[in-house]
Amino acid sequence: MTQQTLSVVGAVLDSLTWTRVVGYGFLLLVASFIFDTASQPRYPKEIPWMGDGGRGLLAKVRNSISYFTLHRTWIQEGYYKYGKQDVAFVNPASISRPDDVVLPRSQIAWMMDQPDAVLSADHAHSHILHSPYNFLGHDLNREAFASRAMHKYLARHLSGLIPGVEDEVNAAVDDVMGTDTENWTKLNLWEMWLAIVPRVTNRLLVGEPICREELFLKSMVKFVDDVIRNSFLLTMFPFVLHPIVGRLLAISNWLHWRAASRFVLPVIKQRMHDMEQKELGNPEYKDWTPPEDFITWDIRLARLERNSFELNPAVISKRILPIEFAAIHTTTLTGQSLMLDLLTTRPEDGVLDALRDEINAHKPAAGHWTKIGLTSLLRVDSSIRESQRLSNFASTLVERQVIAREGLHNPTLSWTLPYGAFVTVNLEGTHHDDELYPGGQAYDPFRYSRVREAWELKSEDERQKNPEDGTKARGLGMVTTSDRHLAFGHGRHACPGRFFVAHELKLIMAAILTKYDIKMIDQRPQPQWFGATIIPPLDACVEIRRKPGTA
Ligand code: HEM
Repeated sequence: MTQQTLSVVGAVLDSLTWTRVVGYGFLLLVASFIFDTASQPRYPKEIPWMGDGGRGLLAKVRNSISYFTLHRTWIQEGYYKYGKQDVAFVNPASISRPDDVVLPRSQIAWMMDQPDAVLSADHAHSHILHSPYNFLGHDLNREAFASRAMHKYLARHLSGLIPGVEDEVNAAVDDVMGTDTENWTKLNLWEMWLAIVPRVTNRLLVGEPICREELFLKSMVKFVDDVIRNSFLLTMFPFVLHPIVGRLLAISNWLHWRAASRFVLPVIKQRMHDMEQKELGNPEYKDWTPPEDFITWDIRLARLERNSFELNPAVISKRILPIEFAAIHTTTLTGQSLMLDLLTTRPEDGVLDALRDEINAHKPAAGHWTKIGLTSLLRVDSSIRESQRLSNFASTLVERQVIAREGLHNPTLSWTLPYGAFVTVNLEGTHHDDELYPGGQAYDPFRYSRVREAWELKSEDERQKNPEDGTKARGLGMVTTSDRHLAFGHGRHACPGRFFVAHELKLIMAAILTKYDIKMIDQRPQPQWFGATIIPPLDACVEIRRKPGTA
């Protein structure tokens, strides 16, 4: 460095005071937000706007702040003001993310028909979850490989997985809820579900014995917590600062992955070796078949596609992470809400006993539950679907982003959305619409099973006369998505885990209801809404006592 440069640097440093540093930092932040807002997609003027009607910088700032408290209100009001008139509207998002275009229900089929190269689920998920940081690498973010593996293999292997999942459910329920048949025990519902779900989910993802390793499970739950925290914090920072802030925030994600990978990496390496030997025809592997879990499916898909990047053990161990994220809190929220909805039904309606009767009637006399047995639990199925309808944990949930450079034209509504626009559905409004769901503000656990049971009771003659009743009844199972039931999304990116969740929740509820007496609750503790999602009532408790003879 020359003498002259040194003296300039010295002069700059001398002039720096804390006030100036803070001032320059603030100016940088403001400039970055202005840059962010200016580079966000501009929506056609004919699409109406919720929130502070204006579209300028100040409106954006005001809306971004109101977003945290008013998002759900805007979505509800927009549903009746625009959605029900078949008009789309813009719902403001938080500051560093483009606003959402919320489609009317009549346009959901059109939305789902759009090719991935035009309207992308992966890009929307990556943007909202800040995937390159949260899921540990831009290279992994090139495609949602783990989702593809789940779509391809989960449903077809599910029947064979039921016995293992049932064993895991029973062991987890015993461990978490206890075996005391004398005394009532108070249990925190959120903690209870959070102690059961990760273990059962990981029976499917990584198999035993890792699914029972405390440290592994803790790392995965903390990892998911970090993704949620980071995604929330990053929306408050301008996009241009994400490469710095995102990397700093994700340090803890890396640490949790490292702790978990000590358990899964040896298993992944061994599985790759075994699968290779089997394929090479090694006679020692004649009778060996790989366990059907996520690890096998991920390796199998990578081998099938000769994808050397995906066949790196470290990459495979990171591919588990987005699935843990997709599975753990979603199922825990659903389980907690389900129990709160069930336990606040009127005791005189005898809902819990009706569920117990159904479970006992279909329970296998010996051995494990089967797919057919679980599918016959129409009332349990209905009580879950109804809870997902009423007690939704997010107000939109299904997000897509326009990635066609020329934008996306809607011929019915006659507008074109620009590249980068976000498109979503009105889950909140649809699920609570009295015209679609009479008495839609109340929990009616057997809303769907009444229709399905009535169909099952019909004679062959009656069925042939009214085949449309059969189509309607078949569309009311908890895994069936539609433009009026969006809890698992809809279309080709609808949740591939829902087939597993249906079995998992039924097995958990069967274990809880048949083994425990549970005290009803007078009033349902309500969640708090924060932006587009809820904060569940984390302190809600129940009192339970083990039934004699079930320990
Ligand atoms: C009650 C629990 C669950 C709920 C409510 C839920 C809900 C959802 C929703 C709303 C989507 C977005 C769908 C869309 O954009 O159309 C989704 C995607 C996904 N879910 Fe689930 N999910 C649950 C459990 C699970 C489980 C247990 C797994 C895996 C074992 C899983 C794996 C996935 C994957 C991989 C995707 C991405 C699919 C894609 O982009 O193609 N989910 N889920």
